[in-house]
Amino acid sequence: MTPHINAEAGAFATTVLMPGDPLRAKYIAENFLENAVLVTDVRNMLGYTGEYQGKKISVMGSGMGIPSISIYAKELITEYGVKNIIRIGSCGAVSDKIKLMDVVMAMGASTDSAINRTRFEHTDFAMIADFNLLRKAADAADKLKVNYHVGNLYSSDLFYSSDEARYDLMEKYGILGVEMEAAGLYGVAAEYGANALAMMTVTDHIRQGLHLTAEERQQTLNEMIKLTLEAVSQDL
Ligand SMILES: O=P(O)(O)O[C@H]1O[C@H](CO)[C@@H](O)[C@H]1O
Ligand SMILES: O=c1cc[nH]c(=O)[nH]1
Repeated sequence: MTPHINAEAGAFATTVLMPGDPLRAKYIAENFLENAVLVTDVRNMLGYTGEYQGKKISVMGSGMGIPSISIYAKELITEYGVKNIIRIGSCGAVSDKIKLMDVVMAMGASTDSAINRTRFEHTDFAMIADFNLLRKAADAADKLKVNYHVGNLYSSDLFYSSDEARYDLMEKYGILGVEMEAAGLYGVAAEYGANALAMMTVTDHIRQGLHLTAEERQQTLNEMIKLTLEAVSQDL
């Protein structure tokens, strides 16, 4: 057990899906996994292990922001032998080319967080997804006919930012979406030798001021969960 996870040794599968919201982890366990059991609940950061098409899979909340996901991802990898972490979250779009309900897969993750510079001797380490996980997710999205984009995401320390010029810059550089954890997850995976992928549904359009309805949010979330489970139920 760790300061933040009270699961027994061996309680997690080698592959863990990580939504930000622990109640989303509960929703996935109850609606998509078979024989799911709660394995950790410290601070109500719920984690479950169950089966999808006969394969052992875990799902656990990460909380919001790079510091939070960094704690859970590190402990899962070093104390529970987790090899693959797939973040499934929500993001805001900054470009007109990206529409609400699209799925965005982070081939790379830019950030305003100092955490990866702190980690990598104050130089820039490129935060990238594991290619095998990314390829499997893209293949599953093709198969399920989900509309998706692959490219660079921006992991922001601030959810509330009034820096419009930064959003202009992101659009110019082809940033597909803004969220708050991917670059941290990729840094932890690189440091401790695991594989990671971050995948988001576009729930907000930051520049256009558009937001999904509760019903649309649920539909697109279900599609992303399904495609992720299809991707990770193959041999990784
Ligand atoms: O929907 P989740 O996975 O929590 O992701 C996004 O939503 C939260 C902000 O509302 C941040 O965690 C951001 O990254
Ligand atoms: O971080 C986030 C997540 C969803 N939508 C946003 O605009 N930002």
